[in-house]
Amino acid sequence: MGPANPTKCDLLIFARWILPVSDGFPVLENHALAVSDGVISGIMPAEEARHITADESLWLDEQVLMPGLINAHGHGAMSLFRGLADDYPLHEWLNEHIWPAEGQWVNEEFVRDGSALAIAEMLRGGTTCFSDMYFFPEICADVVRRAGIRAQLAFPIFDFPCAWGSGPDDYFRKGLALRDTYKHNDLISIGFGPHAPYTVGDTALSKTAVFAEELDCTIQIHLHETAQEIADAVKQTGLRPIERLAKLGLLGPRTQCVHLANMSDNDIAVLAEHGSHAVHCPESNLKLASGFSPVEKMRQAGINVALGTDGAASNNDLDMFGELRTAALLGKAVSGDATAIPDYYALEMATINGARALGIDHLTGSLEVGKQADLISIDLSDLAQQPVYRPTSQLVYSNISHRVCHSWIKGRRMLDNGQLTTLDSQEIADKARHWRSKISGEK
Ligand SMILES: CSC[C@H]1O[C@@H](n2cnc3c(O)ncnc32)[C@H](O)[C@@H]1O
Ligand SMILES: [Zn+2]
Repeated sequence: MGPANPTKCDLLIFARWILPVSDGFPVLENHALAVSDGVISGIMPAEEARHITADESLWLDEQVLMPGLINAHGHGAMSLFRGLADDYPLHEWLNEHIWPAEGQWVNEEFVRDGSALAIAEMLRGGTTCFSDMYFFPEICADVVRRAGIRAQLAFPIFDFPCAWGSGPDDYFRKGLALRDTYKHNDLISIGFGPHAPYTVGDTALSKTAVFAEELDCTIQIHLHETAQEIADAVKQTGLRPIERLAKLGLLGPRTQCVHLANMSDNDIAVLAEHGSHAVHCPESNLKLASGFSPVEKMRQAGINVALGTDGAASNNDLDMFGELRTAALLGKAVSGDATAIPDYYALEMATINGARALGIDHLTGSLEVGKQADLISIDLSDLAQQPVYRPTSQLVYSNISHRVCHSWIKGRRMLDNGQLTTLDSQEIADKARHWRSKISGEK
C-alpha cells in the first residue's frame, strides 16, 4: 500500500495525464498531484483528490504533467557564441574558432549574461535542472541561485591557464571553495569538470579522482568524442582514453562521461564494469560530425544513459524535447533497429537517468511521493498533436517544446503559461544583442 493521501496541501494539480516516470512507466489518466512544502505529498485519482483542501488548485485539462527535464551536459554561457562558428569538425572548431573567441571575450560579465540567456531558454523548454561546465562557475552559480533553477556546476580543470585561473592548483582551490559555499544548498551541487583526456594530464586526473572520492562529489568529463581523440591517445600513451581513465581511478559511479561517440565493445564493457554514467549529446555529435554513440548497446550493457544538449555553439539550441526526439530517431538509425530507444526510454534519458547521473535521483527525476516537486506541464490540445492515442508518442516524436506551459522547481512556479516568473526575458535578449554587436565588431 502506498502512502496515505494528504488532507491539506499547498498546491493541487489535476491533469488529463500524469507521467510519473517511475518503474513500469505508468501513464495515469485523470489523476491529481499534491505538493506540500515543495515536496510531492500525493498522487491519486482525481475523484479522491476532491476531498483535499489546497491553497491553490489547477486544472490542466488537455495537458501532461511530468518530471522536469534534466539537461545533463552543457556550457550555458556559450549561448552568446550561438552561430558564431558553424560547420567545422570538433578540433578545428575548438582550436581555430571557439578557444580564440573564449580567450578574447570570456569574463565574469560574459558568463553572467550568457548563463542567464541559457537558463531562460532551458526553463522555457521544460528543463528544470542542468549541468554546466564553464569558466567562472561561481558567477553561473549566482545566476542559478537568483533564477531558482536546479543545477550541477562542474568546475573546469585544464593543464594550462584559462580565463578563470592559472592552472590545476588554482582550479582545485577555487572549485573546492565554491563547493564549500554551496554544500548545504539542495538546488546547487558542485562537481569536478576535467575538460577532456587530451587537455588534462595524469596528475590532475588522479587528484580529481582522489578528491571526488573523499568529498563524495561528481566528475564530468568529455570522453571518446572523436576518432582523432582516440587515435592520438593510443599513439601517445598506448592506451585508449577510457583505459587510461580507468587506470587513473577516474571511472566510477560518480563519473559522467560525455559524448562517447566512438566506442568499441570493450570500451562499453569497461564503462559498465565501473558503473560510470554516459551523457549522450546527439545533436552536438551530429553537427560536429564527431561520431555515433551506441546508445542502445550501452543501455543493453546496463549503463545509465542521460541526455545533454552540449553548448548552444555546437547544437544550436538548448531544447531538451528536441534533443530527446533526435536521440530516439538516431538511436534507431544507428542500431538499424526501429525498436531501439522506444519513446519511454527517450523520456527516461531526459529525466530519471539524468538525475541518476548527477547523483540527485533521491530528490528529482521522477514524480514520487517524498521527492521534490520539479514538474512541467505540456499542452497537447493543438491540432498538430491530434489525435492522442498515447501521450508519450506526442512528447517524443512531435515537435513539442514550444507547448511547455507551466513548470515548478521544488514547488516554486518557474513558468506560468509560457512566461518566466524569475527572469526578465527582454533584458536577457537585449544583453545578448549587445554581446553580438561587441563580438562582431560593430561600433
Ligand atoms: C572546461 S570549460 C568548457 C570548455 O569546453 C569547451 N567545449 C565546448 N563544447 C565542447 C565539446 O563538444 N568538446 C570539447 N570541448 C568543448 C568549451 O569551449 C570550453 O572551453
Ligand atoms: Zn561539452
